[in-house]
Amino acid sequence: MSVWSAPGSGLDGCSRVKKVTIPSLLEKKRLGQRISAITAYDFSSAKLIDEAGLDIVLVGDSVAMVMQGHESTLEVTLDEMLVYARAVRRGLKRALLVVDMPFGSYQVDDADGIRNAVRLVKEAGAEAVKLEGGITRAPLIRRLVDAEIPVMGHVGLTPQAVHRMGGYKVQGRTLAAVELLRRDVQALAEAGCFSIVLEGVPREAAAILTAELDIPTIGIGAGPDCDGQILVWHDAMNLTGAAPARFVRRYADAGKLMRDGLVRYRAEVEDGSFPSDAESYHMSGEAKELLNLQQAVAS
Ligand SMILES: Nc1nc(=O)c2c([nH]1)NC[C@@H]1CN(c3ccc(C(=O)N[C@@H](CCC(=O)O)C(=O)O)cc3)CN21
Ligand SMILES: CC(C)C(=O)C(=O)O
Ligand SMILES: [Mg+2]
Repeated sequence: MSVWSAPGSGLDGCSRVKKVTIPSLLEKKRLGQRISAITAYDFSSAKLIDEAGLDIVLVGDSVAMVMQGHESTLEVTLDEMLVYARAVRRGLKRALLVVDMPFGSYQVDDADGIRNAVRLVKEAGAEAVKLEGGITRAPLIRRLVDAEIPVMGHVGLTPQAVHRMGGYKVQGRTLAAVELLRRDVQALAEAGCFSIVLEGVPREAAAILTAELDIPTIGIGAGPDCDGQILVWHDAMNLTGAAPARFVRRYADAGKLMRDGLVRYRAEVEDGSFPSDAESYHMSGEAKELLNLQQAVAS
């Protein structure tokens, strides 16, 4: 029995919990083992993900779209991210918690970016933060890493740049664009990122960048040659309703399960078959007898 499975040695009394850490993720890349990641925005989903043994849980700024119903990720605030991240934190024992820095929380100046990243660590228990952008973010990332805050980079299709890109468009289709991506990921690695998300880039480009980096790449719409993969929870579980992008695979049809359940619930409320007697509370036998007597007298 290893120290990790000895009763009482686990986190919060749970045995066989070997915490995912930044060094353990770097080791995975070195050993050629792939890294699994998914987004989460609440306690119950986070708990399911942790129990399923995924490596990384990201509280993504995609929360603005899938949880809040906004048209883009630009609207969610740092204070809102903190609320979601704290809920997710309570659901995790093993997975590494990464939290997205939302739009506006690191673009004003570096001091502001550091203050806001510190809040994600201190107030939500983030083990790392993620921010979008390439070489222009390198100075801030260096300062965050100096402040002991691990940083995950994010290049390619960066949703916070939706207006500059003119939509959610695949990036790096031309050789010139791949050269820019290469320059960006090298700058991020040199600045001290422990990992980089490659989003919406051709698989050939992602394969080259992944081979050139010592730190793991986590792909979304970046093909199978990244060191890991990430999906948005609502996409993977089919909770969106909308037609999925090309890179999405449905791992469950929770949307259908929920819709069917709701239709049946409504029908059973309307026809009176819910709740049953067994789903109801009862008075004590003595009280019921007295009640019957009272009713007999009254009638
Ligand atoms: N539910 C959800 N899933 C995501 O993966 C996600 C979000 N929301 N919100 C933030 C960003 C936006 N993302 C998106 C959104 C749309 C496409 C899309 O429509 N892509 C086109 C390809 C366009 C091209 O060829 O340039 C596609 O057909 O897949 C891609 C990424 C990824 N992120
Ligand atoms: C899709 C991942 C990489 C993300 O940034 C998000 O969910 O916000
Ligand atoms: Mg994001």
